[in-house]
Amino acid sequence: MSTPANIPTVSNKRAPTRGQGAAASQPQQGLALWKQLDATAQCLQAVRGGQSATAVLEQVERSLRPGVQALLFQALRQLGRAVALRKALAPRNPPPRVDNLLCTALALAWQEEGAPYPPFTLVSQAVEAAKNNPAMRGQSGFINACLRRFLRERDALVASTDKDPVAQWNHPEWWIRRLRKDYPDHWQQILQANNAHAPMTLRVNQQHGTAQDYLKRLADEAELSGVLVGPVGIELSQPAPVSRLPGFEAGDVSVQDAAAQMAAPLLLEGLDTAAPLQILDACAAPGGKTAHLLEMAGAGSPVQVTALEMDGVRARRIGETLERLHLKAGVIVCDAAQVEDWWAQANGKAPFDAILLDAPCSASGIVRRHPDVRWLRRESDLSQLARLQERLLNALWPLLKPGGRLLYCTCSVFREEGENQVKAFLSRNNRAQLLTSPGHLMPGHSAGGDKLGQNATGDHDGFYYALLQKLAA
Ligand SMILES: C[S@@+](CC[C@H](N)C(=O)[O-])C[C@H]1O[C@@H](n2cnc3c(N)ncnc32)[C@H](O)[C@@H]1O
Repeated sequence: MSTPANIPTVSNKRAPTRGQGAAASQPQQGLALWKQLDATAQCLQAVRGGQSATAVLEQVERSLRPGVQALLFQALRQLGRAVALRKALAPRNPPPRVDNLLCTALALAWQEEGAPYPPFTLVSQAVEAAKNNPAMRGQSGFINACLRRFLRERDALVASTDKDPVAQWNHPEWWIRRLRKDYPDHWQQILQANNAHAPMTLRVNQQHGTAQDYLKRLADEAELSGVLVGPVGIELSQPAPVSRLPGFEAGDVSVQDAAAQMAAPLLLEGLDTAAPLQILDACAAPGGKTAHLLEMAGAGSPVQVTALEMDGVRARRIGETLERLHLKAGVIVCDAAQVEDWWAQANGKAPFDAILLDAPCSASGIVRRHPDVRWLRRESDLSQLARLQERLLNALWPLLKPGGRLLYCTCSVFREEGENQVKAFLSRNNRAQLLTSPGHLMPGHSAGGDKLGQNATGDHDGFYYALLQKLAA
């Protein structure tokens, strides 16, 4: 495709900031920016209408997708500010198509530093997008007037929105209120961390080699660098497509956040993996933690893992994960809480030595990677999710052997899905004992300093871990 000389293309783009997306945010030569802004605005409209960014991006023309993903993620990280600015510029709600183009341009342009293109370029290209779209052509003069005023009066307009907490923190009001209540001393840091870019972290398959050796392979074979995080993790200095990772297809390495890499060691620590242990991974797709458990157990180990997953489509991803890593588990598509449906098939109704319950949750700990999550969730989702977590805990606990351990975790930072859930469980079960556990881990650096286990830099997702042991009757 040829591009007219006066239309900026992604090759004019500023250098991406640290950690910006993986392969998906690489510049796309020769693609007109207005087209990408138009597609980004359409995606933003769909996300604000309740669809996940992942699903929406799948519908974007393949050639536009990487650039649109980078722009959409940035727009979602600045959506609170953009909506406040749009209201200041146009107090009466414009049609959704126009609103979302304005919000896209404002989200990307309001901060000079960090804008993917110079603000005047974003403005002129947003106007171009309106002129080229029959659904908005008639409004292009209005869009032009709003955005030119924004360029002229930017500082005053931004200052006028500063008192609005949604504009200031780019999270919904209820989310900010919850975090303030849960973490009176740290809520601002958590919100700030949520708007940063997450690093790309690898888990080295310890069956194939050490993390130290893989770090060297990264440098020698792929010109990539990183630092060791935890016993088998490597945080890359820059994200890279998995196709660039040496031995990825052969199962030498997987992509997994540093906090998620804590699950398998926490559950297995102190267990004899040379014995024929029965382990249940109750909510398993896409299988990251299932695979880590099996990698730790080792080749030829008699440990058996049953992986349950309610969503049949997601369950297929467990199979793909295990196949690439040459690992085996019994995968069953079922509702883990409906024990009678799967227990006999899993292990003939024998009790389990260890259970991993990586429960469905708000995903409030991974908003750095999924910036749409904060705008998709409703406050009422939290109590519904907490009830689901409680149902799963209650259903699975009786299946644990006396002396066995259950690791409860969520990628949530809200206490309702972590500490409060476990406190309530302990108060109902006098045979449950809380072992030394990490508790709530915050996104970015862990509250306790820079360390997350051995060698860790602590730049991880938000997570909650509670390790429970069943006392003898
Ligand atoms: C947090 S994800 C699990 C991530 C996984 N442990 C990993 O490390 O790759 C939670 C999963 O639980 C599944 N799920 C939700 N409710 C379930 C239920 N009642 N029974 C089984 N799986 C369930 C969801 O479909 C989702 O795939």
